[in-house]
Amino acid sequence: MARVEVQNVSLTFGAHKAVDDVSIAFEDGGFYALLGPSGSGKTTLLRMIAGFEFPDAGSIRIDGEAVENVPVNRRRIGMVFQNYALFPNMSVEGNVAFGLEVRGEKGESVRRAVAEALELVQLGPLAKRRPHQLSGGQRQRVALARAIVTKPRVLLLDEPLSALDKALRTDMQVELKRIQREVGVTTIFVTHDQDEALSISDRIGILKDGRIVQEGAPEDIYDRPASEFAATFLGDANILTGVVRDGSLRLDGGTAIDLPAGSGDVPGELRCAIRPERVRISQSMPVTGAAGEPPEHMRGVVTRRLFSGSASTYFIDCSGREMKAIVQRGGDADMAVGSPVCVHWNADDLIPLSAGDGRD
Ligand SMILES: Nc1ncnc2c1ncn2[C@@H]1O[C@H](COP(=O)(O)OP(=O)(O)OP(=O)(O)O)[C@@H](O)[C@H]1O
Repeated sequence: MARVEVQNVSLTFGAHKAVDDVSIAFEDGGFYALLGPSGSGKTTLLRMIAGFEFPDAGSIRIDGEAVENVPVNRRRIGMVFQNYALFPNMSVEGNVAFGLEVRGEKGESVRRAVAEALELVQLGPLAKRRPHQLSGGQRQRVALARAIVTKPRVLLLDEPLSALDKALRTDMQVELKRIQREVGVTTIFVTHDQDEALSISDRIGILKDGRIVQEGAPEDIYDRPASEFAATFLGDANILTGVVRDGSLRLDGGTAIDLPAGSGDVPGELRCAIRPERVRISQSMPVTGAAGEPPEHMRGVVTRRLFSGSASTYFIDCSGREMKAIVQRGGDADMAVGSPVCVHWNADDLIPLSAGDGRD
């Protein structure tokens, strides 16, 4: 187990800055997700921590030791790749033993370590099989066992679940978390799947264009995204842009909406996010803001409804502005497409965003 500290790290390929002045600390024993769209630099950052790439600038420290010029095999890191990279002609136990054998270990200690690792990933009975005789989920477990058998200080996972179908992927997320807890190894997990990042990690670093734009606990980033990018990349969001005047937000078209306490103090342009599950809809009410009713903010017409089992997402056209509302099943009466509706929310659920990408 170890603390990994990345400080002002950059790497340029040709004219393209793949990783741009990234600083982030991965605490001992934590489970971190690096989340970002394709090409945002996640894999490059992971490969620099592993030692497959070397930064142009900045430092990488593992437990205080500067490793940016230390080769892969001396960093004591375990890595699982997207395609698992198993040796097809070796058995499951042969694959898992490989990392120990290249270090010169042999005999009983290797057999014991391999058996323990296979037990941890629940593959003991399949030890003699070859990779082609395994399912995708089982191959993924072999790759994991192979990475942890060497007792690495840090475990690096590059989209390890992306080849699995949805049901298996969800099972493996739970498994991966269990195994990481049991081993207690500092883990850095690359994904572009926001649900995976939210469900699996203790902390998330969001990357965009080679830069970390926000880092924090999943709940904190979800509840308080700093930028429109973070708000829409991690979860879904309605974005409202307007001008702050007299303590409220004036949207284009003149609608004035209340702001959370403290955020209407500075006049000027402001962008806010509101999560669709915080937006409520109801049949048109003749009286706006009548006693006992939640404050009405907009009126609109339902244009689409997406049913997803436990909830429905409504798309509402509010005078040219599209608002999304997620309504749990069994709650209010269904609204048909074409229905006029009132759209409302609590002012405290509006999230003011920073003007830039949230990095500053
Ligand atoms: N060896 C390389 N040579 C040149 N350009 C590279 C190299 N490796 C990565 N890049 C470029 O650097 C940028 C970041 O790539 P990287 O693979 O780190 O992104 P990513 O966020 O992991 O994307 P994905 O989710 O698609 O794997 C991309 O624009 C990519 O084309």
